[in-house]
Amino acid sequence: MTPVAPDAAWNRLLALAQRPGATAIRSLFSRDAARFEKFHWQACDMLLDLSKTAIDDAAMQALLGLAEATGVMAARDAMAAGERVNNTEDRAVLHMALRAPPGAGFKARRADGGVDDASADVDATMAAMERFTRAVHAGEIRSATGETFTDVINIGIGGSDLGPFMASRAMWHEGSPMRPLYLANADAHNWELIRPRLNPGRTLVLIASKTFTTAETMANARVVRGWLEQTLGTEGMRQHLVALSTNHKATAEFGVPSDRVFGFHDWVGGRFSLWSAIGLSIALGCGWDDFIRLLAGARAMDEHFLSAPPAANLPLLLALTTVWHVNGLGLDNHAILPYDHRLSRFPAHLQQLEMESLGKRVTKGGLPVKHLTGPVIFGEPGTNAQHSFMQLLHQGTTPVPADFVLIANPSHPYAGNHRLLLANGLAQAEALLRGRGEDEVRAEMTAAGKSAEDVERLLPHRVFPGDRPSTTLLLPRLDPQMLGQIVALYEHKVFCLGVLWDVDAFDQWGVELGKQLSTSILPELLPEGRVGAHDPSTAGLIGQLRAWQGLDN
Ligand SMILES: O=P(O)(O)OC[C@H]1O[C@H](O)[C@H](O)[C@@H](O)[C@@H]1O
Repeated sequence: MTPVAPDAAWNRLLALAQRPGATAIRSLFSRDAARFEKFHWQACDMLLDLSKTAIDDAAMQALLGLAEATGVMAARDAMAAGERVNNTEDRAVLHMALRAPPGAGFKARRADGGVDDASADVDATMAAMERFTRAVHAGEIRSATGETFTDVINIGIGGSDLGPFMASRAMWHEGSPMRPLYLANADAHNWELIRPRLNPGRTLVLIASKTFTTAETMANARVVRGWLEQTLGTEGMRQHLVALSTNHKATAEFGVPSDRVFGFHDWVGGRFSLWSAIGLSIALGCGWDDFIRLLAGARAMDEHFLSAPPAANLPLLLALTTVWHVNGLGLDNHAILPYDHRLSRFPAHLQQLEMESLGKRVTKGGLPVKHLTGPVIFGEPGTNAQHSFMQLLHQGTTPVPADFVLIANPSHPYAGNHRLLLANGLAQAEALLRGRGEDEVRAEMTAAGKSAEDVERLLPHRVFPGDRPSTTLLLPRLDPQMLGQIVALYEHKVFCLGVLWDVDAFDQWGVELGKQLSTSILPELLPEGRVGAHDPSTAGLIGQLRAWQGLDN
């Protein structure tokens, strides 16, 4: 293929998406009997089916042409080589180093041009985490009351909560060594829900914060530290504290003993950090060996991403499908539908991963983007989703592309339930594709004895347009290894989209303004505070809050 400029590749793609009938998926199946064969891929241990989208051979060629024109694979290699690809924060991006085998030799490029041995640091932290986890499980590290630790609470938010929470939910089972709990929300009602289930004498407290300055996490950490101190005293409380952070000065000031601090580096983004020290709650809750299996799964996907050709590279194919939907067809919502209850936090994790990474409106060079970027991500596990928002996907005005995740073999013995689950997942995707036309509805209603008048009145409501796109990810089972694979699949998908859209997928400046404004509002909510200079709406709301709190204004 002759190399083309990105603009030309974009134009070619957009022209194809505007062809008459470009959204007709059913006709693609009727025209091409081998469509499923052509548009599904098997790699690592999974099957990715893109055949229920409107991408045809020409569109796929154009999408791959765009990947080539924008240099996705070269950018991937630069990331793996430790180049500072997070350009607005001037940092390398090396979450792949976290799950590589010992001595993998990942290097991080420093600002002064030198290189740091990223793998050596990872190996040392992993060894310390393993020693700690095994010692806690063996009862060699005990609580201040001399008891074994049975519960571990992770206090963190964003990437320091969503990834570990999602993974623990997916991996934990009855035989797991400890009970992992997660406290994220600054709203102390969250703590009030968790506290009655905990005995301070048996609870290990992890404070997970890359920066160790996040207001919500520090507020919760102070509350929980106070709860420990009340029963265990100051010295006893310290024996229950662990910090997962890059900020050693702040962890010491908070009172965490230095041998209980597990670190990582600025080349680990928060939403990519579950593989780092931030994942300690997974290891403690689910066992060290399963944590290693999780990492090995992610590594398998890394190897696939680093070596598979573009036309068979699963993360790139998923990213290109999103480009087709968002940019080609203007569909900027995206549903994540895991048909496995253990993946119930997976949509929430992807929400941060994708929306914080790709919710950008300027290019890496600071110019306005020419195309739509990150779609709105939402989701719920099937079958629950079917009984809430799937109506809109089937009959709403605009199609919403959906990712179905189906698991062949469950880890429970209830075969009947599992068949019901799978039948529903398959049926939803089939219904979105095939729809139900007027003739079919008319015949069904007439056969059910409806009057001609009723048939005509209800017909429009009962028709399904069909041709609504979905992708399916089929897995043989959900174990830690498979979980690692699918999480890494989406991480690399996000990376590819960052390159395709030319945005920095690793910064998150958009969270800063709200944080700043909240610190100026905070004193206005003190009893002695006063409503400050705000827009009339904010000022009015603060005034009413103060009035309802019985505070003078
Ligand atoms: O781990 P921390 O430093 O406490 O950060 C927690 C989270 O808060 C920030 O505001 C970012 O939006 C997230 O990307 C980050 O994961």
